[in-house]
Amino acid sequence: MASLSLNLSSLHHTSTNPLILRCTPLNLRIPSQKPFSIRSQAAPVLSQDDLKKLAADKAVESVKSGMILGLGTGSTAAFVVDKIGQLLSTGQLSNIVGIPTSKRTQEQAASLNIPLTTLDLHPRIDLAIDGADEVDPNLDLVKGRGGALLREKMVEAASSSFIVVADDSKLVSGLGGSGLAMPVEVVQFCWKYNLVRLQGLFKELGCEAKLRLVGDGSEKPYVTDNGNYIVDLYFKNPIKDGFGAGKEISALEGVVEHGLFLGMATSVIIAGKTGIEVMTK
Ligand SMILES: O=C(CO)[C@H](O)[C@H](O)COP(=O)(O)O
Repeated sequence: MASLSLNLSSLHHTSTNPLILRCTPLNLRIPSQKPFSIRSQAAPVLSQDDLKKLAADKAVESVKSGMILGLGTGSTAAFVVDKIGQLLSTGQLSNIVGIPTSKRTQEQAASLNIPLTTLDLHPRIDLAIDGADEVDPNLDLVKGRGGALLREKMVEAASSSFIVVADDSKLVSGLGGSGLAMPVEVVQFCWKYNLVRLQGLFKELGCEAKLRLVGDGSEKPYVTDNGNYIVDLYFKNPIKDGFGAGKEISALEGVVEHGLFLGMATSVIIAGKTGIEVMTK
């Protein structure tokens, strides 16, 4: 929290000089008196990261000792993993086993000494917590802008509960409506063939399909943890029938998975400037 600091020994007041206040950050101190501070009464301005952390902390309240957890991927999910690591290290949680949805999350969890396992060994997960790119009023989602959609979908589909954590910028009235990418993971073999077919599926929605590259200005394709490419679909208009769209995408040979997560979230925790909203089906 910001505090204003005044060093009153530096006040100069003469008949000719105006009163000069010199302010230095922190430690407001009057010589030979107890330190005190003046705190701003204005509501703190929360950054997007603050909001993500608020949502993450709220979701972690649902984590109980002994659970098998699906650990999501992305900047919001990273706050969840941090918090779980912290609660384990202080003994407030114990006997947790996590199943990470990406190599990134695996590394983060390992660095926090969160015990890890696999779906092979634990095919039923108690609770998964993950971020999302879009959340619609039915709690249907677009996920995978972080590139981890395949493992996320496998882990979250195997979870009894799936809590989504997001800031309010992720709310949309219809999926595909943010104008940002809806990812589709495809095999590398003849990716262009599938890019053209994907774009063709959604011609009437003004869809533009682009191969995801490693970074701006790069010509190197982004490769997922599973060794595949990603074709990002950009829609001018929202998708009307998500289930129909998902079926059509999945029917294309060479498509591995798509970023429509429909009917999967059991609740969504949205943090906004006015507080936290928990949406449940
Ligand atoms: O689906 C994802 C990764 O594949 C992420 O959960 C999604 O992209 C949201 O990320 P962030 O919390 O960084 O906004």
